[in-house]
Amino acid sequence: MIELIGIDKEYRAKDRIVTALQHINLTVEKGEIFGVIGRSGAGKSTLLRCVNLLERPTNGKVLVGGQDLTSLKEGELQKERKRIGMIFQHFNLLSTATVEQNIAFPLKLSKLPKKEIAAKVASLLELVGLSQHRKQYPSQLSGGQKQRVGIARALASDPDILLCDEATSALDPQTTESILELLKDINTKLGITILLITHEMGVIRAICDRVAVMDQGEIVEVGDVLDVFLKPQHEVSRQFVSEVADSIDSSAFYNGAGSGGRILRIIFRGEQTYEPVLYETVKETGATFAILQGTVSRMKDTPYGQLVVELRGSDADVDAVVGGLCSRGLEVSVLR
Ligand SMILES: Nc1ncnc2c1ncn2[C@@H]1O[C@H](COP(=O)(O)OP(=O)(O)OP(=O)(O)O)[C@@H](O)[C@H]1O
Repeated sequence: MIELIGIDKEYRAKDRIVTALQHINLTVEKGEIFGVIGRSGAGKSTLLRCVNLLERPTNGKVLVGGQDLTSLKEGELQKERKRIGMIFQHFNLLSTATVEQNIAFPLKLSKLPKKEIAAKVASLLELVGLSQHRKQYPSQLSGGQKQRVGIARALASDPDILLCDEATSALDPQTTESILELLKDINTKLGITILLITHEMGVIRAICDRVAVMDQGEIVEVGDVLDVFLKPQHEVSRQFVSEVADSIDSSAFYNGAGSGGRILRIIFRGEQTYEPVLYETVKETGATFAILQGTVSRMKDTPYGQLVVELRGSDADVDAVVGGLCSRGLEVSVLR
């Protein structure tokens, strides 16, 4: 759906050149929710703005639905941009217009008949849960409600893609959750591909299918969210993962723990998370185990669990447990 091929972006500041993006190659599939995470200045906004060419890349191509946007003339580009909606951290609403006027704005520009505009606005208001607020002005709304207006306005031109620029960064945790739920809903109901940028791993975990981690203008890791979360490969990814409360990622922590047995980290995915797999495996041997740390959670809609256990018993029994867990499809790593 979205292909960024060999993208570099340089900004010319007064006395120097800032390289905001380099060697970016990224594909976002149709219908997925794709997250880009990185620290401030990593290049996330620039990357997002390159997708609809609000920023023109210095090098490289941007393909949307197979169409090379970088090769289009301004008029053709305007047309293609209608397929790409965008929402912003600070909502960017017209303060002198009501909720319904804000949503109708892009429709008026496209010169749709009044009746059609009214019907479309009504259905968008319902979708984002703001029908009762249609006559209010942005100053009368909460942050979450303002973002709902932003989302409705972005959806007015029936886009295939929604770009989200730190859409929940100005919101409290509860409102963030409700906006993320709304985005997930929109993705499922309307099949819209969502590309979002954030500096919060919690946002990625709540709704994304895949994630790219950015550092200093480059993508340093890409993968399924669960894979990156459970086995981050890059130091920056590890830092983001460690910020989420229930992450387990410190082998050093277990040195000196327990009674000298073998310490394993076991990863459960999907429905297996709720099965007594460990108990069933250990019971077939003479080994015993002590749980040192554990967590069960959800990544978008997928349950997963992590357990750190110390296995006690003969080498043969302990080997049998490790082999048994692996053959049942669990991921096992020996921490000590
Ligand atoms: N218009 C501009 N002119 C010059 N430099 C810029 C411009 N926009 C961004 N930059 C620089 O490009 C780099 C990447 O910025 P960008 O805003 O894309 O990062 P970001 O990851 O989105 O950060 P943040 O979360 O703080 O917005 C930074 O060094 C930034 O200072």
